[in-house]
Amino acid sequence: MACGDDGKLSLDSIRDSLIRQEDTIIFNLIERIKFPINPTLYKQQLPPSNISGSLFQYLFQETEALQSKVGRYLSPEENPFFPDNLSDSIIPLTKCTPVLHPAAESVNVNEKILDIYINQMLPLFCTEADDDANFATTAACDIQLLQALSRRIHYGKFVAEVKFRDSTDEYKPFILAQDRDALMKLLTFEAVEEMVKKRVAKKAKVFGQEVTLNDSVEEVKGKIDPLLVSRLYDEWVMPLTKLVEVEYLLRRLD
Ligand SMILES: O=C(O)C(=O)C[C@]1(C(=O)O)C=C[C@@H](O)C=C1
Repeated sequence: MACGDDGKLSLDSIRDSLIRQEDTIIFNLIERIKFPINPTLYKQQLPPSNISGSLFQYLFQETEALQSKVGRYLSPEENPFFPDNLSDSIIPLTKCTPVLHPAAESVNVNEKILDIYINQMLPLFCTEADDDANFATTAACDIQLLQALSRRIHYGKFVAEVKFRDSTDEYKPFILAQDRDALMKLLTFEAVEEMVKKRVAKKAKVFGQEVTLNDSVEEVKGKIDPLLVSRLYDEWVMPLTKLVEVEYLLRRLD
């Protein structure tokens, strides 16, 4: 959502953005799985290193701190993984009417995303579990991918806002009653979810195919398993997006 796009806010335009973000996530996944898991990256550092936490945490925190100086977290689309570690932006905040309710700032599920990423996603997608010692490059891929996943999942705030504006009378009683289950039911579109799962599997097949100049070459295994990408969306991306939507709506009338 660019600054000043409030007037263009519609479920179709938000869904178009989610579709475009699928490309970013799948390309970043393909990049990350070139490397093995590299477990050393995520282990707590032992002395003599003077880093607290893991190498990955150190790189990610420093990256966020640097990016915050040039205004990354002034954007309502961006949610930090380490909010306590940020610096003030040297770029002034652009004055535009906020699209989201101010309570949006308190919705952040990045801790969950990070936990799922390290403990469930990496073992599922990376074929090799060992170290190849490419720690800095691997972490750079992790950070890009996690930021893309986080942006997509927290886009749930915009989805929820547009649904609330379009159907305020339907949402309001459930918000007043703080009824999570009813809100979840109201914002769920199963047919849309089925389309998303099919589309991301198709994109994974197309983006992951080997491109050769020899037309007679038999089809080779792609760089990424389309079924795993569909599963990623089914088990984590869409459920977390819906969690963000519910959390945002529960606070929408504060
Ligand atoms: O498109 C929507 O209506 C959304 O809320 C987004 C989304 C998704 O994460 O892709 C989540 C919930 C719906 O059931 C369908 C799709």
